[in-house]
Amino acid sequence: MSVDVLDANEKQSFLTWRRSLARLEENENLVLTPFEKNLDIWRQLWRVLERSDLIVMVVDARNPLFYRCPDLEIYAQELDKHKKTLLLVNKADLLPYSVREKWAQYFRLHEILFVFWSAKAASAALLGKTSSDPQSSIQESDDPDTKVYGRDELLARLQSEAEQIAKRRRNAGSSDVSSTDANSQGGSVSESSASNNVVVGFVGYPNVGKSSTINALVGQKRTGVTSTPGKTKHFQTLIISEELTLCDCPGLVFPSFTSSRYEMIASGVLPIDRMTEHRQAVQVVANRVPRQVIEDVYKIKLPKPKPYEPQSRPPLAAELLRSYCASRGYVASSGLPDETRAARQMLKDYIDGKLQHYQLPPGMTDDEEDNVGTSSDTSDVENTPADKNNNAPNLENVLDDLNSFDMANGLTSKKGTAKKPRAPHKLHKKPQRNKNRTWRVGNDNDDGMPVVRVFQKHVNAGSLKTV
Ligand SMILES: Nc1nc2c(ncn2[C@@H]2O[C@H](COP(=O)(O)OP(=O)(O)OP(=O)(O)O)[C@@H](O)[C@H]2O)c(=O)[nH]1
Repeated sequence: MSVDVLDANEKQSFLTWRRSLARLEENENLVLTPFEKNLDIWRQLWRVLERSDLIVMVVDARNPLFYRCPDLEIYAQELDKHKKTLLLVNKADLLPYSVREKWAQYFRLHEILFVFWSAKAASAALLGKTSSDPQSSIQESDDPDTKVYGRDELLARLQSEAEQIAKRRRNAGSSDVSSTDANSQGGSVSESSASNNVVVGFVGYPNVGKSSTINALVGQKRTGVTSTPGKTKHFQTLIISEELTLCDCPGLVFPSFTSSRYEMIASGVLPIDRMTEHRQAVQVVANRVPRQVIEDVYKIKLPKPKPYEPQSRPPLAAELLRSYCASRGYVASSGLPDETRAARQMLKDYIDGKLQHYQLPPGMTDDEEDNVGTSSDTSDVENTPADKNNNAPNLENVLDDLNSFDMANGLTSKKGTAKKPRAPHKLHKKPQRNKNRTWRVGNDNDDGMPVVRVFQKHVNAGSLKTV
């Protein structure tokens, strides 16, 4: 088809797809997270998928399922049934060995092709250093499922996987119904059909480490690495050898109906600098990183849960932010704690791995729970700990503590909560506050001594009257 026809087709399909998403959202009352809406970025993804034999989906090892997009795997197979997707579980240096074992078990069980990898460790090895990070958990392991691959091992594995795909396609021959179908539908088989060169395409969410991975594999700095998501804008082709070509796609956020916006900020998918609801995003951190780890890393003391609350409840974002501000002296121009600044710093530490945390595969529990932040809970963060608390505190206690809770600032879930019955004390009409701004000075002992009543007046409205 001509360039113009292709362009028009893509625009039309994209529009139809966006409309169907909007309809789903409206009719099914689903909450759709922000996703990539720039057609040019999607085009980059389509081109990368079309030209690649093997698709490498880069995910962050700390929460691989959050970054995995099974729809993309299905789409790749619709283009060409021989294409395969390999999950490259990057940042494996941030996972303890025992957790890698658990994820390996999960991936095997679900027949997911995967490899543990650390772009950081591979880059360090290239420079002749071992990873300088004292917390790095990379241990030697001979088990191909749990070991963290080195650069040469990964290149060899990618090449062999891609070659197998190309071979299967060649064997299927040009009469292969699926390939013919794919071409006639505007899909594509990869470039390697005609040559011995295989193409491996890298896709994934922003900030998962695609560029770092490509840099480590290519052996020199070829793509910009930054902790700001969305840096890579166009795909790049990198020729490793006559047999192997790598293709790096811009990071792109897929639409999702499950993850919350705040989780996306905390996971480094949406830029921290543009966040406005900092408390909700920090609540994700507070839910995931154990209290003790936060206290140790920041050398702060968090307020203990109230006696009537579950003692194991995570800290509230407000408690965390205020303690952090107090310890660092962060004060906004309003004179209040500068929570925005504190939130940005904390989220950055969470994304960079300074605040250690990881998710476990669904249904699995941790043996090393005391050591680092762990959670198998992928619940929506808008449900704050207070919402989940079944042992509801009694009303008196709540009233006593109202000062330490900030209900107005999003700590309670706004959506879906039934309107609470009015507290009995609120049914009584409050006595009107005395508008007469006067106060008594001294003697409340009723001992017959004179009492002075002071009237507050504007400075230039005459002298104070005493009675
Ligand atoms: N600890 C650790 N950090 C890593 C690793 N790989 C990448 N990072 C960090 O993750 C951040 C994002 O890395 P990039 O390579 O820029 O991510 P990207 O996926 O290319 O991002 P976009 O350009 O937005 O698509 C950077 O701060 C890296 O230093 C790793 O293996 N371990």
